[in-house]
Amino acid sequence: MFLSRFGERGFLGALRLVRHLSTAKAVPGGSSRIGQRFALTGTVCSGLAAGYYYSSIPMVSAAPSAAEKTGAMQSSALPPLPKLDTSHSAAFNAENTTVVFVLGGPGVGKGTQCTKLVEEFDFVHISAGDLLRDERQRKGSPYGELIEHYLREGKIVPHEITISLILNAMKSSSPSKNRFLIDGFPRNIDQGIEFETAICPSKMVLFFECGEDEMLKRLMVRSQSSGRTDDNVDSIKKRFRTFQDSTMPVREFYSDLGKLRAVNCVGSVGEVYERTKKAVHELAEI
Ligand SMILES: Nc1ncnc2c1ncn2[C@@H]1O[C@H](COP(=O)(O)OP(=O)(O)O)[C@@H](O)[C@H]1O
Ligand SMILES: O=c1ccn([C@@H]2O[C@H](COP(=O)(O)OP(=O)(O)O)[C@@H](O)[C@H]2O)c(=O)[nH]1
Repeated sequence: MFLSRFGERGFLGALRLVRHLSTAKAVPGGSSRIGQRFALTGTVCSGLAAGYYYSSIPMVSAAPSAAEKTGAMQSSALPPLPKLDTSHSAAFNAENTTVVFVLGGPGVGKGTQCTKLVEEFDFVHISAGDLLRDERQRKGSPYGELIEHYLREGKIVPHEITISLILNAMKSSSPSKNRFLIDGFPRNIDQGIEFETAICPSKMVLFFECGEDEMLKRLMVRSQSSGRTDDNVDSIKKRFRTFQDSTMPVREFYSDLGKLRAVNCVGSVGEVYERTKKAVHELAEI
């Protein structure tokens, strides 16, 4: 099923995951073969990650990966990307770190719900999109132009950049905080595998859902005050397409691992939050 749905690339991704996580524990209640055999929850990621993580931004190095060469920019236009630093062990230990990925279509309400979760629970909210927008604005950043281009086109920024930014944000909150909501990430399966291998396994994936018409409505309201260069109809259409093509497969991937908690986002913010809380309460640490 997995192969037919995702093709060779998805299958290879799963193989990579299995290879990296071959000592992981079984998922209680996991629904698929992958889910039953491998869970990223509760395992010591430092050993599994075979000792590497991303150096901090900004950094010099390395050519972009093949996948990124097919992105929105010509590879010749890409500045050097942050590179894997293989001299360190994984950054976070999954035994005392809770990573929850927060996904859903553009404008579904991810950020809104994360803000409410932070008010009630001891989470650090890390929005991948916000980090990218901040980096785009940062004076002297070699990635500003590149990020602006990908955001406007609704495409996925090379993961080396995004993961480096997320890692920096996590490190600046730890060790005093050890529960993270990683909002708007991973945008595709490869990013998820890369993060879980190099940084820390996730414990849960909250996946917020409502129809495109509603998301569009919410984005058009947000566009009146957000100042975001991608909150316009042209960029929104492209973002919807990227979401369907790249991020929806992430849903099934984590569903197979038994970690997905889908949340219906039709209704008021308060109603959606009640559903969100129910899902989050399943985390042992809460
Ligand atoms: N349940 C809801 N009903 C109506 N509007 C909502 C709801 N949740 C969020 N919004 C609004 O929709 C817009 C997009 O929400 P946001 O949290 O920024 O989405 P995302 O982080 O998924 O892009 C914001 O203007 C927000 O105030
Ligand atoms: O891991 C990520 C997260 C975001 N983005 C980019 O940032 C944009 C905005 O993402 P965000 O989550 O802030 O907003 P949403 O699309 O959910 O409204 C996306 O369209 C992508 O171009 C990305 O490339 N990688």
